[in-house]
Amino acid sequence: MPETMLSVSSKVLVELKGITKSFPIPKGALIACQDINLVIEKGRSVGLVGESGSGKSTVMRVLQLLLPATSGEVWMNGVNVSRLPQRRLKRYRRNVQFVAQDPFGSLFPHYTVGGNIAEPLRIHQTGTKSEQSARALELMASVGLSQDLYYKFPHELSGGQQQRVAIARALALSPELLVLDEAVSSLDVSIQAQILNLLQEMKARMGLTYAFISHNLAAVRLLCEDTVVMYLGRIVESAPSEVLFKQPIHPYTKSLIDAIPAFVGDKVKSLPTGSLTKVERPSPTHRPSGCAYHTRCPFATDVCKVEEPKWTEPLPGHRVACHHADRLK
Ligand SMILES: Nc1ncnc2c1ncn2[C@@H]1O[C@H](COP(=O)(O)OP(=O)(O)OP(=O)(O)O)[C@@H](O)[C@H]1O
Repeated sequence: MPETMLSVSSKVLVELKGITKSFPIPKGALIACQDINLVIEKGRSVGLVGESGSGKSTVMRVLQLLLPATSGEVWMNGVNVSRLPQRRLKRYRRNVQFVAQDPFGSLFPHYTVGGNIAEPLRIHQTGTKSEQSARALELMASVGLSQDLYYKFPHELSGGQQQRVAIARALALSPELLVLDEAVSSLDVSIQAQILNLLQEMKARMGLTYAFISHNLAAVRLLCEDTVVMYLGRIVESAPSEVLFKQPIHPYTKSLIDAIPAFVGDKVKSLPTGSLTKVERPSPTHRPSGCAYHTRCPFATDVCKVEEPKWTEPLPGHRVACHHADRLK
């Protein structure tokens, strides 16, 4: 029975069971993520954090069935969707929608705003043409876009407006899960705040659940009920966000949280001081033995170099893989 991150209940929307994904490389295989067990409950958005290359996007691409897992299963609403033939995946694909980092790149440049938003309705043959247009207008209103923009083209919009169009399009088929991969990071800081506020407000209004990948931990804390921390392809800690940000246990999580700049007004008060800045990140092709974080961890002892840490659950729902969890909590 695999270890499962976060508590499992009847409200489970998506579950990843033991997902491993490796890519062939000239000298063997690169394991982008390994033995990922993750539960996303309805109405409990999950934030996936970790440095670049830790495997967050790979996990989410497997979740969306855009990449086949090397091993493991993806379940949604109690069905093992990784075993379904393509023709039976239509419902899953409708139900899990994606918002990318670069809104302009993700929109069709030769389609109007209305055309872009209505595109999924056309593909899934949902409603008549006029019903699709009416739905596009309704979605524009729900993401705060003025109806005057309906016939504009993406290049005529600001970055924030483009991202609102991308979000409206992702919502067209009323998905239950929205995967957001760095969905605000390419925008100006003030626009990021507006889009984050919109996402937060839509969550409450539409009962949406997000799987949110971000380097912006403050945004994860704001939007996500649960947070999962990845390091070199593995989950190292997961907990309700309120708990994780107040009482992180894994030294890696602590470093990530330390690295959030503190602001006073719009001025940075303190610069990152975490150990992450001091030691180079190992490559996933040369994964360190034992606890992979030991090469950078200020608390590492001999056992960390040779033995993989086991999962412990210091508090219900707060799980961590660290040999020294007891003394670090
Ligand atoms: N198609 C691929 N072929 C080979 N290696 C890949 C492929 N896709 C991802 N990788 C590798 O897998 C590892 C995990 O990548 P991934 O993009 O999932 O990380 P990430 O945490 O999402 O990073 P970022 O925050 O930069 O997006 C990286 O070492 C990456 O180079």
